[in-house]
Amino acid sequence: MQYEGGAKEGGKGQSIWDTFTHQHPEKIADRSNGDVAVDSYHLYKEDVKLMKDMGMDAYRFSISWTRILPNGSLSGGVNREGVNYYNNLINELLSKGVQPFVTIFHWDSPQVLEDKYGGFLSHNIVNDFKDYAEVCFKEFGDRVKHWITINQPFTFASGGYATGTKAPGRCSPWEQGKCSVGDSGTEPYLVGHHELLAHAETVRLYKEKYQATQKGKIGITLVSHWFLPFSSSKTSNDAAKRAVDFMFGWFMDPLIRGDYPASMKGLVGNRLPKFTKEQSDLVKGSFDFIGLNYYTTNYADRLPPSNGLNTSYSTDSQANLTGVRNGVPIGPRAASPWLYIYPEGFRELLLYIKQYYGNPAIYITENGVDEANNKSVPLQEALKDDTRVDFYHRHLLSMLRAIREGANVKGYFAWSLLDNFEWGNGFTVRFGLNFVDYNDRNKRYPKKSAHWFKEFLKK
Ligand SMILES: OC[C@@H]1[C@@H](O)[C@H](O)[C@@H](O)c2nnnn21
Repeated sequence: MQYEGGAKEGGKGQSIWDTFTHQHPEKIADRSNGDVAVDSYHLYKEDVKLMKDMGMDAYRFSISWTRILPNGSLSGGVNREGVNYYNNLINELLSKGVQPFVTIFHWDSPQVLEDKYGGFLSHNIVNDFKDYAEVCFKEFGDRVKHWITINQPFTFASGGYATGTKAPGRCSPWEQGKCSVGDSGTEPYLVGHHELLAHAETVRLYKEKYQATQKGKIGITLVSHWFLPFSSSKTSNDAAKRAVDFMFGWFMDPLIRGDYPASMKGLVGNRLPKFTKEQSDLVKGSFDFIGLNYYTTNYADRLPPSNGLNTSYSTDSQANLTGVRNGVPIGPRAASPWLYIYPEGFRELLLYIKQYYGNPAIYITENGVDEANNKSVPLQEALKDDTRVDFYHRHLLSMLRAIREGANVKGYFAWSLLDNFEWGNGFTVRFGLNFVDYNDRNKRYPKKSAHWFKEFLKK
């Protein structure tokens, strides 16, 4: 969705992000969409050359569900043109010595299934997701040895169903997304539960039917901010713990312990789905590795309970999150308003995972920073991304410290190779190590950070 484009080419079916961007252009900062994105559908060979030139040995990308199954379900037929596109991309990567790390689902679910049964709001999604994943294992599993089932189930559930700022744009009317349908107090938890079940059934399938012969590894990518108490008070410290439970523990606790965090069960009550014994056993331990995305750290302070008024995932944690304390930001703010640069939080999050979740194998699947897409800045100036060079230098050092303290980190992916379609921010922000000229056929230009990484990777 963010790179590929070709939204109506090669037999691809409509995804909920195609629908969301075309039906609600007002929800995208520049009213843009992913129809072309940065045209990796046609320019992927150039992208692979850029990675190779930087000395990178792995590339994480996602497969578009509706490019493989345009009608969502297996019964709707497999789109051979879609299979061919990903075969070409995978073969190009391998021919250049770059390992493919494939994300099966990065939020662009089929519109047909949304219409048919409400997508991830329905348990029906579990079987359709598993069937889609099995097509991927069959077609690509001989060459793809690292699978990520779902990218950030947190963001899909909270953005799509609590705030309504991401597809399918459902939420309660008082939420940021001002949605016409949805319930921010119940739907995020139902969707999160179905994401976990779809993930776990897919892992079971892979392990029972494919792993012995294909010898790949399978996991899931979770995102978390780190959280510091706003003050040294117990209430602030407790709020920081609730914040990490509601963002990270929501999915990590079921994966490690087979149930939701106690703080969520206590505060959300019967709005939080319950795992049957069978579901709990299925989800617990359903991974060979955890993908972790880290970008920023917030202060957390106590938020008074909403007392049944405007019940929402957004306030259930009773934690008020901010990047600024008494007018002082926790670190320099990037272009995205939620992104404050705080490298130490990366180390603290990694050590927290080591301490509380049994030090699982972790791949850092995203870490990065953005600058504004400022059209008045000349190209040569725009390529001097010193902030990004400093960001990566400091975050890699922070990660190295955590590794030396025992964190089980196996690999690292920068977000992102290219400037791309940044969801609700459209093309107004740039996350790429390589600049994309949207006014000249999406031409790619290495930024200073790409040259920095090339030197860094030589060491
Ligand atoms: O916002 C920058 C990036 C998005 O572009 C990715 O799609 C998403 O996985 C993510 N999660 N946190 N930050 N990010």
